[in-house]
Amino acid sequence: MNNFSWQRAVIKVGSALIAPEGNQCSARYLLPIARFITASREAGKEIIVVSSGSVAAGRSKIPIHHPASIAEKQAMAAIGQTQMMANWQRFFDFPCAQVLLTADDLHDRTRYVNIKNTLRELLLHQALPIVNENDTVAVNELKVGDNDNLGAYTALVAHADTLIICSDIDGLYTADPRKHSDATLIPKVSEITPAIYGLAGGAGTAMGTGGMRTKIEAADKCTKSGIQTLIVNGRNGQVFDALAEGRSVGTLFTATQSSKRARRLWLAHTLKTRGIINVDAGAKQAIVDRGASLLPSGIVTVSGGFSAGDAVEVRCNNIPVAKGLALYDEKDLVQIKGLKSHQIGETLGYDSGEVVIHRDDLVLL
Ligand SMILES: Nc1ncnc2c1ncn2[C@@H]1O[C@H](COP(=O)(O)OP(=O)(O)O)[C@@H](O)[C@H]1O
Ligand SMILES: N[C@@H](CCC(=O)OP(=O)(O)O)C(=O)O
Repeated sequence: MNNFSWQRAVIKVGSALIAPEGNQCSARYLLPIARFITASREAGKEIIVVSSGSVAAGRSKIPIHHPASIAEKQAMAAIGQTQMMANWQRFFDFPCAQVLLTADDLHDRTRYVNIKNTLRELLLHQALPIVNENDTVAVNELKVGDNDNLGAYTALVAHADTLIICSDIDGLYTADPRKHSDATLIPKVSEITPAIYGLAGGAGTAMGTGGMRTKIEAADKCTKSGIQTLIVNGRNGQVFDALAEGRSVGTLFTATQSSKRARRLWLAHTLKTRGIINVDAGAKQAIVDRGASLLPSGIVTVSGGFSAGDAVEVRCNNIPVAKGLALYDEKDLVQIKGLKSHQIGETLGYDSGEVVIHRDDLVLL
């Protein structure tokens, strides 16, 4: 059995676990998952849940005798979403926080930054973020479409090091075991090749979306960014005992590089620089020697016409020092440069946090 260690994980729970009868929420499979979440948090780890099940949970409240239309599914999701959240909350004495996203939110730079900041703040305050697609507003073109890929995007935006996909099957098999009785479990995948995609069949039940294919897509996105991905059977409580003991079960897709390194490379080399922030010697020293975030007090000038969420070069005496993601538009930085962090809100009438570039979003050049 492989070792399995992690610090910040996204755990994706499919509809078949939330609403196993396909028409309302059930606690049947959630108790071991909830115990694992609580124990992991007590051990100092951080968890974000991506939970499916709103449509399945709301299905019985919209009685129909034909395949559900989009609007009917959206109505089911609106009813089921609150039930799904309540179903989770009863396992915890810390707050569960509802985060509803669409593909559009993840692709828009400003909204992406807002999602990132909200998740960061929720974790900081020991809340449990529970993410789902905002099914009531999103039609197909605006949707991520399945929660496996939503889990991957969430892991990326939250800088998680691990994605755990809890399904109704033990992991990736050599073929869909529901159709091929001789299929065998693949415990570890080090490289996601077309042959791996070729193993994937569709959803196993009417409730599921995407089957194995979307799980492999999610693993592909994650492992390339340094996020290991595990597919496990969420119906088997012993799985979570094993994970708590640091043992890998199911199918582990190993990361091709560490998430920190992948992110540093992405920031330094992939993102286009949209502006320049010149800082004083004190700010430079804090960033370089102490790995600190950039505060408004150290900013001398800003230029380039950048917006919040853009990559900017941090310079001192015009010499490049670092590159990072700005949390404020250039026009707002003009107003708050040189000020103390607590003055941001009163000066701008809003605040996106006390720092201008968070240390997690800074890479030294
Ligand atoms: N190669 C494969 N290995 C394992 N399961 C597979 C494979 N191909 C297709 N499947 C199907 O994928 C299903 C899990 O996906 P899905 O039904 O979407 O559930 P979930 O709600 O967990 O996302 C399994 O029940 C299985 O029938
Ligand atoms: N957003 C949908 C779930 C979509 C989805 O991917 O479902 P699943 O394949 O069960 O993880 C819902 O809450 O019903």
